[in-house]
Amino acid sequence: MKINYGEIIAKVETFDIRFPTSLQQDGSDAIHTDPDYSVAYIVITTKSGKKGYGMTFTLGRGNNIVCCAIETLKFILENKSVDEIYQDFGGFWRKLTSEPQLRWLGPEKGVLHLAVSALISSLWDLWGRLERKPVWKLLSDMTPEFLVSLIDFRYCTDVLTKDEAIELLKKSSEGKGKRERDLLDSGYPCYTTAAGWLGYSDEKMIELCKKYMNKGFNAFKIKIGQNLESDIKRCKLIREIIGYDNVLMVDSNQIFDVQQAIDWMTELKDFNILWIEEPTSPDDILGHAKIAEALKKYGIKVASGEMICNRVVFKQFMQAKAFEYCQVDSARIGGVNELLLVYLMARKFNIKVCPHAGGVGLSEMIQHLQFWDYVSVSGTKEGRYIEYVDQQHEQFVHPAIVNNAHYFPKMSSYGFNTELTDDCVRKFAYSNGEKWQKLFNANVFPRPS
Ligand SMILES: C[C@H](O)[C@@H](O)CC(=O)C(=O)O
Ligand SMILES: [Mg+2]
Repeated sequence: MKINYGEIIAKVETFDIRFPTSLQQDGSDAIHTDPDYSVAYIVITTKSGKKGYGMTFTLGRGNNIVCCAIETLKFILENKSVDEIYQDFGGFWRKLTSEPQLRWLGPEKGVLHLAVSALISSLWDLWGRLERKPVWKLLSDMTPEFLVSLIDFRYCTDVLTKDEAIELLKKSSEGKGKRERDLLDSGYPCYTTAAGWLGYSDEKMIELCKKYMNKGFNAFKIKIGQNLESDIKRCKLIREIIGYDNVLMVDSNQIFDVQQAIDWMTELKDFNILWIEEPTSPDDILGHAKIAEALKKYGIKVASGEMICNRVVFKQFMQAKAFEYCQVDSARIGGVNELLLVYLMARKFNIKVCPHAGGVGLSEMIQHLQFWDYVSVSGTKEGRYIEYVDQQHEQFVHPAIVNNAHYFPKMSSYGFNTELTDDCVRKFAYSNGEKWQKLFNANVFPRPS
């Protein structure tokens, strides 16, 4: 691929953007009971004025910490030639994740990796804009050899080598054109979590289920895990509304011990549940495997990934058959470069990727990887969905497009769909944004000291 843009990164700016979603209990689950959906938002500007936008998703108070980490890491991008970055993006990614003093805080996990993810997404957004392509198309048009050069395979070569990855991509290249046309015409299926937040009343859940059924959705996820009696009641209620032809998933957001997850799900076995998501700690690979094995007889599968911290842990989940559905998140691991490897390993292990998108900007970003996967890697949409929640899409200059329960790519949205509107930044920047000032003045939220 020809890389000759002649751009130098002049500055990297960071913004702490928060939305007061806890007021309506939007996004609430068994563990995150008052989430204020937030993004650590980055704007990179080149010396000639070209821009790239990046972000990672967090909740409220945690956002400030990620913004500080980005500020500390950004020196690696500033004054750097973008040609040098893109010519050896795999090497640059390793440099960013292996910074000799900061690495001690991870490595490749937690706050630091969230910061890496935001920085990397801004570089992909800039690249797409420079190439005048959406990122999924930029990826799909790369040769297997070039694409694989973007990935740091360290710690994963025991399951997938560069050469194997190239072979795998070559094998999948047959029919790419046809799949690309199909994607543009028919889109990519999604399910919704928007009706099932734990803090919603039964009435609200029912009303929202009906709304999303009318919009064409046939797969619904609800939150469980605080009270078994209430979970049974909600499963009954939702099945009365959606019937047994539609798909139901449940998500417990890591609340259970291993045996508790098995026992709890056994009580819900008659509701024909496709998956139990995050039944226990995201670090407990063998615990997940035990739950998966125990629930097999009820046809309940295990899904996990939104808090799996990096490619190494994904690798082990796959090796241990600890999940059937891989729910990688666009902004928790180290951005597109690391995501590519997770998708390639999933292809090798024949595991379905149904990515996490319950947050801000996660739909906008992950759709690119899922589109690329369909066109260039797995070659199928069978049994796969992208998550969809109706949250803050209006804050984006190019929001994800969802019609009739399908995501649709738009060829003219160049980059990674990560640019927020100026209006959004003005209103929701924490703590000086207009919206926050109003909430402090009305004593709805305490003014930070
Ligand atoms: C705190 C978030 O809303 C979380 O509950 C999202 C999630 O688990 C999902 O979308 O899945
Ligand atoms: Mg979840």
